[in-house]
Amino acid sequence: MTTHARVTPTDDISAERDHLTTSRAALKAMRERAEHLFTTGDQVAGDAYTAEQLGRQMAQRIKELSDDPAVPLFFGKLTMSDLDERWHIGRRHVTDAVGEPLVLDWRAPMSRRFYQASARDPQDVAVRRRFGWSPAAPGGTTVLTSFEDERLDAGEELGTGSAILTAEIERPRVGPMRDIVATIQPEQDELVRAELEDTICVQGAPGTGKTAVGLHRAAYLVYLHRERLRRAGVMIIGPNRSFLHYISAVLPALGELEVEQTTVAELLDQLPVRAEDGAAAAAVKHDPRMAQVLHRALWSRIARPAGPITVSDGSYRWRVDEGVLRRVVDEVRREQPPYALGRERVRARVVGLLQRQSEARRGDSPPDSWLRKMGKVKAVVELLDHCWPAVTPQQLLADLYTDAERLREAADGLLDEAERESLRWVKPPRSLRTAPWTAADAVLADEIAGLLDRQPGFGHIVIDEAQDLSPMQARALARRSAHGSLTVLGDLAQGTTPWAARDWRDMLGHLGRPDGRIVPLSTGFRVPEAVVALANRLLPALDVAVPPARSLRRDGSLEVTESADVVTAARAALEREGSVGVIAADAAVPAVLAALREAGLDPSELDGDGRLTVVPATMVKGLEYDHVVVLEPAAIVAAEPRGLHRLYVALTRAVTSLIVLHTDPLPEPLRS
Ligand SMILES: Nc1ncnc2c1ncn2[C@@H]1O[C@H](COP(=O)(O)OP(=O)(O)OP(=O)(O)O)[C@@H](O)[C@H]1O
Repeated sequence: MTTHARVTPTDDISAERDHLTTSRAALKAMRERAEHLFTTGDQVAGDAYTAEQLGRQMAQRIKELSDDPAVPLFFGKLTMSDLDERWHIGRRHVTDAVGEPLVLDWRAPMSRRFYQASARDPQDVAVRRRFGWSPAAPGGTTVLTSFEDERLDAGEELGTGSAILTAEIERPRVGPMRDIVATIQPEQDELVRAELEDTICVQGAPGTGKTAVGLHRAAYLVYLHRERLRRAGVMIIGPNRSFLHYISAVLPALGELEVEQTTVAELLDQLPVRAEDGAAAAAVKHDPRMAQVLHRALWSRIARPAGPITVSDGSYRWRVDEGVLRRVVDEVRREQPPYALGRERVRARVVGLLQRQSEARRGDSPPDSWLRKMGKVKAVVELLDHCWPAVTPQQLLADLYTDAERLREAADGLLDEAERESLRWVKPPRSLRTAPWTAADAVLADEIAGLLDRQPGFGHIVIDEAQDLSPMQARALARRSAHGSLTVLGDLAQGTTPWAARDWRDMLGHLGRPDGRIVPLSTGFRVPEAVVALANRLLPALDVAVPPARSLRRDGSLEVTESADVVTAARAALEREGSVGVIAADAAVPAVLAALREAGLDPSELDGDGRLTVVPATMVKGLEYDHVVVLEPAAIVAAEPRGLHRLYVALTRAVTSLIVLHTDPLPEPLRS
């Protein structure tokens, strides 16, 4: 394999710049056409609803066609073996006035070769060209400065030796996360382009591009199945709002504006969270046994009819015998509908029995209004309230937390006495509204809602940091993807919740996809090798079977210093290019902020846009900074039961340099 890039001949670059000018003009023309259609659209649409739909789609289309001069319109080019065929690859399709493509969308089938062709398997590609662009100043324009060719037909291939890939990976990380379309690697591309029906689970060390892969897969699927997924929806689930803020620009940059992003907590909205669980209660509530407890608790509410019912409709009296009613209830129970639907089914069947009697006596069918009235008469409602009582998620939970006998019955053989006791409300609340609901209760209430009724779902869900989901949270996502598929992303070594997964197969089971494909990613694009080596020393202590990370980055620096002088460390980092993140145990954050402010620095708290950010260790998952200062590792470890995992996360956030400051002894695995 040869690993040299060809020089950039000036005549070629000017031809490429001409192509850029032509493509920009064509994109402008496409946008103008769309705007023209938009302004005339209300004259062609038949009715108000169609006009509104059309209007919305066109407004969306215009947005998609906007041209950001800071973002390169194309980043690659394929010259096919048949040299007449040349394709520029970019973030979206651009066609000329007669519909001939000037730039191919990176998601088009043809573009796949840009990512997958190799010297061994050139796939009819003679030359793969990558373009280099100057970074645009804020509000400025990016300029095409260079390109790099691989003559695949002559056995030339740069692979990860590409200077353009290296420059992309090593560029300073200021601001939100960016897309990686120009440099998606073959193993990542396989995942991005997995079929919509496929659930995939990516186990990847820090910085291997899991988040990037998930976001690009969402964009790819929406492109390929636009109508279907527009109806069904695509959802990205992240660990917290700061993370979602960090990744929020990626999909819009790829022209995808309709993909929603949220956290599990925000998705589960059955009750207002106003309290926190103790460790014991939280452990029980997130345990998958609770699914059975709740199922039993709900279905045990069904009772046998206590006698016949007699109903009068004003003219006649009708009677349904106890045995008949019993058969109706038994039959519906055997059909196992969602619980709330079951109640309605019993009602409908009892009314059906009354209807048949009425028909026999009167000789014709009673009107609909009669049927509706019969469904609501006192005797029928009393029967339902006795045999199949309506219940809300909050009521069911409150009953379990306050009625020891009910809980004992529902949890018989599942929870021991101490576990049941941990669930009890010490002081029964005055009302359900003001009850001390916790985040775990919201998960349980959602489980109950899922037993009561069918829940709407999504066509595809991308779950990031999935190792942290509890089995019960995973079930909530499984319910929302019953007719869709999942991209599950995570790293068992970064699991920090008490219920964090230790095995992906188990997690996939809870997510309702026991056969999902588990794929490893092991090449790191973020963390320099020296830093990875330090973090890898923690792995044996983390008790999870994951392959150690391998870094593409030979640059970067690591310093471990016995000092508490965060001000000097931050100041030195600020003298270099890029973002600076100071990561400290949560409790230490206010003091660190105060010290930095007192020294005249201008630190922002999380979500701020400044160059220097102070981040609590529990919020740093998924984020990255050019220069990271990790303060007092022992304090980060001591702050929580899975503190070593948290430290592993903190140590793997650096793109260029990591400084570890400590005055307490380092945690054992880090001592040299
Ligand atoms: N093919 C690529 N080309 C260029 N940059 C890449 C590529 N893949 C990943 N990166 C960059 O590497 C960094 C890490 O990627 P990402 O955050 O997706 O990794 P991750 O596996 O989710 O990490 P973590 O587990 O630490 O959250 C990001 O800055 C991303 O843009």
